[in-house]
Amino acid sequence: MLRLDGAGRAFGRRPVFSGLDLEVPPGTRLLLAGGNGAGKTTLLRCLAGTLALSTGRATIAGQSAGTPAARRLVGVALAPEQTLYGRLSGHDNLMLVARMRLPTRQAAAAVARVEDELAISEYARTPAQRCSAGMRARISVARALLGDPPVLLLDEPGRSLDAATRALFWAALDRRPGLTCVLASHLESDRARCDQTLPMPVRR
Ligand SMILES: Nc1ncnc2c1ncn2[C@@H]1O[C@H](COP(=O)(O)OP(=O)(O)OP(=O)(O)O)[C@@H](O)[C@H]1O
Repeated sequence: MLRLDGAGRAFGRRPVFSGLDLEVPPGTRLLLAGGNGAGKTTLLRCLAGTLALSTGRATIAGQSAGTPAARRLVGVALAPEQTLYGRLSGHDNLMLVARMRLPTRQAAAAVARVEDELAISEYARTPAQRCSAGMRARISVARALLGDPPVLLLDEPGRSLDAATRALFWAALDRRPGLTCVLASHLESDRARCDQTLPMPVRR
């Protein structure tokens, strides 16, 4: 479902990772592990297509990362506390993306489902800028799930979530067994939930 062929990314002359070959079969949960600055976010951004690789190729179901065809296949929660429209409520942030991904009639039902799964309903009408970091993280993760994309890219989704909400997050993923998921995390508990681990940095 996801493939990297000789993938590398440098900032200036400084390589973050290089020569990375990776195949992530459908339905796999891949954990990106490694200390601060190891390149986890950089790799996720290259897969999401918001950052270009310096060398090599990244594909999602055969489509080059970042192309419209690849983006349609991917739900993304990178910097999950920071990427909402602050003046809009959580609900409206979700509706905005649902309307882009789904026919109008299905959008409201899909939003209701993810609000329920991540227990967002209580503060769904509060402007996102007045929500706590954890509340915003819940909304961002819920947004990534909208439209049931076959691939999820998540950067430390559990960082701001309390234990009960982390359980809700994993339950939501368990309800989507065919989902391919790449997530960066420092949490040991997340490792046990994943099928594979990619230790970073990777330099070949
Ligand atoms: N826009 C940028 N310009 C220059 N260097 C960058 C940029 N973004 C990231 N880097 C560098 O790339 C390296 C990898 O950063 P990245 O954010 O991918 O690490 P990470 O593994 O996600 O770290 P953390 O666990 O702290 O979130 C770091 O050395 C960082 O300084």
